[in-house]
Amino acid sequence: MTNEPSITIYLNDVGRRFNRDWIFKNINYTFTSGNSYAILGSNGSGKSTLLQILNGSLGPSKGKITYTFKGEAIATEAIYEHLSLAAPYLELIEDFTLNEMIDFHFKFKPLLPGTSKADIITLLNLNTSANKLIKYFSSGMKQRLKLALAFCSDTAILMLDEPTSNLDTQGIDWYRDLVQQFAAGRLTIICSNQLHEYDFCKHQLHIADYKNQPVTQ
Ligand SMILES: Nc1ncnc2c1ncn2[C@@H]1O[C@H](COP(=O)(O)OP(=O)(O)OP(=O)(O)O)[C@@H](O)[C@H]1O
Repeated sequence: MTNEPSITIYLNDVGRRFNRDWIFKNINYTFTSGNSYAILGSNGSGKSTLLQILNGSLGPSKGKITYTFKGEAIATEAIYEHLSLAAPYLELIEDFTLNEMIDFHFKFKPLLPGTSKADIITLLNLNTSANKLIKYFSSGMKQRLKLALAFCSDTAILMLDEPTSNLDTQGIDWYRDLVQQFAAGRLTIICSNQLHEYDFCKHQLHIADYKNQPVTQ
């Protein structure tokens, strides 16, 4: 459990379109620390698009997103420092070894207090592969690594897009243990359409509820 101070994300009338197609509209929603949220919807419904808006890498076409950290407003450009993200479209550096990848990641994000690089390798059960190149990892090993890097970064926000893609049933149990161990107290946001990835999330946001809405001026 981290001692991260409180962080809040406010969506005010947020909508996003690509060309002439509105993906979602009129989202008014508040995300706060100590809670977990599932963003739900079918393939192509707009879950990743909303996550990208929430993490500041994509702007809304309409409406406003604001953040507060310890009660102070923070700029969208600064939100990245406060979040960890594991997603299929975020690539690992294939020419690094596991050791190098972990060192590289933690140049940019602080490690959870009381956690070491060795702990992460043990958590991954990859002690014999510390010097193996990432490009030789299986897709499941790569996914575990992405998750471990995100969960073990000391950030107030944890964002996971399709967290169990490429994981077998053992990997799914391992992911659920990570949630138990490392998500408490943080603001966790999970994009998913698989129940085992998000059934513990108290709050659920259905993208379908924000489609076919009139665009307010
Ligand atoms: N840069 C872009 N330009 C044009 N259309 C885009 C762009 N990014 C996403 N889209 C479209 O927006 C819609 C939502 O895509 P998004 O990836 O957010 O869905 P998703 O719910 O995360 O899907 P999945 O479950 O398959 O990952 C899709 O129709 C997609 O084609």
